[in-house]
Amino acid sequence: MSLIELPNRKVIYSNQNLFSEGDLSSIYSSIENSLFAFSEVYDNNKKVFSPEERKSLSYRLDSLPSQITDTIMAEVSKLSPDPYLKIIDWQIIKYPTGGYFKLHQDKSEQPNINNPKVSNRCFTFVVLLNNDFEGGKLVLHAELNQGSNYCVGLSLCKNRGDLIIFSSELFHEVQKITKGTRLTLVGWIGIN
Ligand SMILES: O=C(O)CCC(=O)C(=O)O
Ligand SMILES: [Fe+2]
Repeated sequence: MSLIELPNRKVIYSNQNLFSEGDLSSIYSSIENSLFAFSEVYDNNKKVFSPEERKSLSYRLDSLPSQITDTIMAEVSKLSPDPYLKIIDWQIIKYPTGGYFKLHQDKSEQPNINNPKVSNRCFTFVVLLNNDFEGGKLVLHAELNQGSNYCVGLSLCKNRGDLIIFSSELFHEVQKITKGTRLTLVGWIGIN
């Protein structure tokens, strides 16, 4: 378990090996019947398909197993005592070989007028669902000191079942997958 506290109340928290095989297979089985779409990005508050920015598939799940959401929220409560925080959105993301997600924020300083769910984001969580791929590092670019000193290359989500939670304003990227397919459960915690 590790907690990195950054300026402006931003945090990066990780807990390795949090999810059991049973937990992970409950997620896998929910993917089987769900629809996938080519992943989109926000450009000026509008959702657009932009393969230069992002190459992956997103699976829209209606719900998550309660053992998964309970475990995630128990971890969130270690970061913030706010009783109104909850999981407001989630998806499974699949990155085939050659897939990536370039440097971005999940919430920017400007409010997203088209999708208030985005502006309501406080934390992003990522659960790594598999290990049998190469490349595909989730890298957080943590600003340590008023824009001048960046700690680049912080890679904390490495093994199947690892959970990472970070402030949604932090810049991050998923580097190119060079072999195999990378699968993650990604979601956002906020106040609705
Ligand atoms: O797949 C990941 O590890 C992160 C995905 C991501 O950054 C996002 O969906 O905003
Ligand atoms: Fe992201």
